[in-house]
Parts: sequence; C-alpha cells; structure tokens
Amino acid sequence: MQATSAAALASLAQALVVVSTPARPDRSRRVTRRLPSFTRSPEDPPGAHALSVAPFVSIRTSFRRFWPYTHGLRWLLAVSVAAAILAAACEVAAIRLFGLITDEVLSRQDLGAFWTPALAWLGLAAVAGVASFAGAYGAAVVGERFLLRLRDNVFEHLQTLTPDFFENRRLGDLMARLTDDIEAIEELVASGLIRLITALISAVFFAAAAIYIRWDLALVTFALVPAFLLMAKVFAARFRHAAARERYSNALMNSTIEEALSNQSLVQAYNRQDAEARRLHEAGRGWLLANLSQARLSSLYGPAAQVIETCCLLVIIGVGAWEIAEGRLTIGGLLAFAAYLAYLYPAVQQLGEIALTVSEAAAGSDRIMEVLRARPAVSDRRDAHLIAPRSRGHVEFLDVYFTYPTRTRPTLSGLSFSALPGELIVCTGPSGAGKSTVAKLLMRFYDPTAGRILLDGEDIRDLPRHVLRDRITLLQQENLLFSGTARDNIAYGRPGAGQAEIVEAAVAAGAHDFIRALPLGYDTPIGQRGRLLSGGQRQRIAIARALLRDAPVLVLDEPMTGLDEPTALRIMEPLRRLMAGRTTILITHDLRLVPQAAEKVVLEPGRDSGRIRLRMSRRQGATLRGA
Ligand SMILES: Nc1ncnc2c1ncn2[C@@H]1O[C@H](COP(=O)(O)OP(=O)(O)OP(=O)(O)O)[C@@H](O)[C@H]1O
Repeated sequence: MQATSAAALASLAQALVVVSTPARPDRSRRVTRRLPSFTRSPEDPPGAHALSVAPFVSIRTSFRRFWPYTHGLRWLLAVSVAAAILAAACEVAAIRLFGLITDEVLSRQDLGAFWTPALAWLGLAAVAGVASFAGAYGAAVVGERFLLRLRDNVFEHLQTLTPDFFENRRLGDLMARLTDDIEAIEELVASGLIRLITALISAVFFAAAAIYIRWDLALVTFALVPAFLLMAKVFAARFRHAAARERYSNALMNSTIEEALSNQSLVQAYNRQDAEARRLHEAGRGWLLANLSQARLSSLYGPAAQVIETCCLLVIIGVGAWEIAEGRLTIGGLLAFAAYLAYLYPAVQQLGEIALTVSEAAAGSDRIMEVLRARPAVSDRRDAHLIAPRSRGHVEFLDVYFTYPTRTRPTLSGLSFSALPGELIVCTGPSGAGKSTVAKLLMRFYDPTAGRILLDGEDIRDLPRHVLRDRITLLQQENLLFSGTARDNIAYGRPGAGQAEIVEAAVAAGAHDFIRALPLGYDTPIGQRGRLLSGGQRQRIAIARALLRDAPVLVLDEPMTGLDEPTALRIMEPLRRLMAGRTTILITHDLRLVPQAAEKVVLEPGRDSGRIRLRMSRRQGATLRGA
C-alpha cells in the first residue's frame, strides 16, 4: 500500500516538475553559433587574408571598458532587476500556496479552505505578471539604448580614423562589427548582467525556500549544483573559440556579399557571376560549418544538464516517498519542495548558460575593442590652434619625404614647391609617381616622414584638422557622391545652404540644365554613388558642391579622368570658374588640356635608386585660369 502511494507520489511529483519547470528564456537575442577550434580553415575563400582575427581580451577587461556606456541607464537596470526579483518572490510564495492547498484542501477534501489561498495566488500571479513585464521591458530599453549609444560612439571613433585604416580593411567586416558585434557587447554588459543578477537571486530564493521546507533533503540535492557549474565552465572555454570562429566567418561572408554586390557591373561585364557565387558559397560554407559546430555544443549542453537534473529528481522522489511513508513529510510539502527545485535548477542552469553567452559575447567585444584601439595615422596636436581667421591660400611643400606605413620605399623624396595665393600649380608625372599622395599629405590624411607643409606660412600640423580641411576643397579622381538627391549632393558642400545658393553653384558648374531636365529636378535621386548620372554629370555635381564650399585652396585630382575629350572640354569652363581666385593644385598626368605655360611640378620615379626625384619648372605666362 505504501509502495503504491509512493509510486503515485513519484509520478505526481514528476508531472509537477515537468509542468512547473519555468520556460527558459532565450539565451541570446542573436542566434547563438559556436565552433570548437579556431584556425583559418582551408575552406576559407580567397580574400579571407584581408580579415584579421581580433586578439582575445579578458571578459573583465571587456566589461570594464564598456560599463561606462550604461551611464544614465543604471537606475533602469536596477529597476529591471528589482522587478525580476519581485516576480521570482511571487513565484516562491505561489508555490508555498500550492503546497498549502494540497495539504489543506486536496488531502482533507475541504473546499471551504480553498478560496483564501486561491485568491492570494491570483493576486500573486497578477503582481508577478506586472513585475515580469516591467523587468523584461526595462531590460529591453536598457539594452537598446546601450546599443544605440555604443554604435554611435564606435562610428564616431571610426570617423576620426584616417582613410588608410579603411583602405586596409574590408567594408563588410567593419559593417559586421558595427552591427552583430555591438549586439554581442550588449549581451555582455546590459542584458547579460540583468540575467545574471536575476538568475543568481532566483537561485538563492528557491534554494532558501527548499531549505525552509526540508533542509536535509535540500542539502542532498544541492550537492549536484556544482556539477552544473563545472559543466558550464568546461563548455565556456570551447564556446569562446567557437564564437570567435563564427564572428570571423560571418565577417568574411558579409565582405564577400558587399564586394560582389557593389561591383555588379564589373562582375557582369566580365561574366564572373559563377565565380562570385562560388566565392559566396565557400564563405557561406565556412559559416555553416561554424554554426554546425556551435549547434553541436549547444545540443550537447542541454542533454548533459538534463541528466544531472534527472538525478536530482530521482533523489527527491525516492527520499521524499520514504519520508512521507515515515510520516515526516506531507504530500503538499513534497510537491512544494519538488516545485522549488524545479525552479531552482533552471536558474542554476541559466547561470551556467550565461557563462557560455558571455564567452560568446566576448568574441564580439574583442573585435570592437580592436576597432576602438585603432588610432588615426595623424592627430591634432594638443596646442593646435587657429592662426589667421581667414586663409590667403599660400601653400608650400618644403623638402617633403613620405613613405606609406605599409611600404619600405619612399613615395616622395625631397619634394619642394610653393603655390602663391590664387596661383595654379600643375602637379604631373607618370602613374604611381606620387601625385595623389601630394593631395593626401596636404589634407593631412598622412603626415610627411620628413620636411614640412605650410599653409599661409604655418606648419599644417599646428592647425586643427577640421580648420585645415575647411580651407581646402578636394575634388577627387573618383567623384564620390551619396545616394540622395541632386540637391542633397550639392548641399553637402555647405550644410544649411539655401536653394538659391545651390542653384547658383549648379549654374556656375554647368549642372543646372541637366538637373532641371531630370524627372524630379533637384529632388531626383541620383542612385548609389550617383550611378544614375553620366560621368560628366557626376563631375559637374561635384564641381557645384566644391563651388558651394568656397575654400581658398583647391586640389583637383585628375578632374578629367574617364571623360572623353568633348565632355572634358565642357567641364573646363565650370572648372575655370571654380579655380578663379583660389590657389589651385591640379594633379594630372594628362597635359593635353593644360596650357603649356602653366607652372608645373613634375614627379618622376627615379630610374637608378627607385627613389622619386623632383623637377620643377616655373614659367610665366598664361595659365589655365587665365586662358
Ligand atoms: N594607401 C597606400 N598604401 C601604400 N601605398 C600606397 C597607398 N596609396 C598609394 N600607394 C603607393 O604610392 C605610390 C604613389 O601613389 P599615388 O596614388 O600617389 O600615385 P599617382 O602618381 O597619383 O598615380 P596615378 O596617376 O596612377 O593616380 C604608388 O606606388 C602606390 O602603389
């Protein structure tokens, strides 16, 4: 008889535990993906070498680095934790009521005793519901605001880096860092922290409640808790490597997609669609392998935890049945005890899972830390100051030497020239001689290795970079336009410019007529990088933008590139208007459109030493501007 009731109890307890086991929250808002080993795999498609693996940083260092971003959100973080704790406390009390109902109502078959605890239970459920909502929503607000703030900050930092940083990286990889990796940090610092505190406090609550009912029985079952934690520790180390591998293959895949799609006209013109599809397939396969290995680890973790949980359950049922038979425990007491454990183990298990999520998040954090550690090739001096409020536009290169950081041979060796205010200097020479490098040095994208560059007699390193760049307009070889409207692109030269000024600049640039003929006039979208326009039209928009900017120094880097002769001739007039009254450095290897008499700086790669020699000829007479 006793054996039958013990068996019934056991199955009841089992059912209770199954039913009352709380739903486990998603471990991560991102899909978690893991892999055990991390070396660049032979499956990596070509181009993988352009990606680097971020060095591992300790989780504590990552946390300390990003914790300040929670500033102003910490109160909400505390509220979320408090609400989650309140919800857990309500659950503890509800389980107690359940035990009470079992003993007082079900065992004694006394319906009269049912109503008071039932109402109390209902009240607790309502409070727990509100608290859960507040906790979850509060955590979401903290997480999202944290993400926004961190992304803004990382993006701002990226914009302080000089163009060489971007030239040495793949855009898809940077995009992945600004999206997925930043989310990973959020899981480490904001939602991860909330989950950790909540799980810890829930574990303490349910453990205390179980001890309250039967401390000796509780101690027996707690003995298995360290097994959970040990298991999580073993898994966590593998997860970190797996996540790093996944981050890497994700970035590789993003880069492949970004490059293939942004160069579609080239891909199609060269019939390379299949090759690009294969490249993406290989990158996708790498990602697939990474995800499958992660899935293996995740799938192993669940059943392993289940085994430990089942051991605990069997101990409770066995000992509990015996205790009831001995009259030392009521059925309600055993059920409540089992229910507490049913809540306790997921909380403990969640603690273990948080360790895994944090390990995974750390892989994303490593990649963001790497970006944040990057320093611009040039920076403002502490004592950088504004010299004259208006620049005359006198540019001088004094014995300038320059070697690119990734090169050993100098690109410029002892370059000297001077452009007086309003003067035109033509910088010419064969391809690769260093002409565009002159523009990069003047804009301070790099600093000379030796020698000085002066603007109005002051070393440009003594000027704040934004002041220097306000005084120089760069019209690049490749016309860089945004995907907005014609108006947006011209106004980019001077934010806040009115319609009349925009039209005036467009008229002077010879762009007004074709813009007016566009379907929506100035409001016509010009496509990604202005690709809905012709090369000459793009150039004229760029000239209008430069006119609006109205800086005293103008650097024209191969302004006729890609234009046929008639188009180039049509551009000459707007260019002349742009150059009028400005110091102009015209970089070109094509002297056909440059008057013979223009003053020239000729860059020549040296024949014997491989160094670059400078020959400069200054001639008087008509210049392009005056022609
Ligand atoms: N970011 C860079 N990092 C390393 N080397 C570079 C970088 N940019 C240019 N170089 C090298 O510096 C040299 C000069 O390049 P630059 O672009 O100044 O030549 P250029 O005279 O303007 O050529 P072109 O007329 O073909 O545009 C080249 O050998 C080039 O490979």
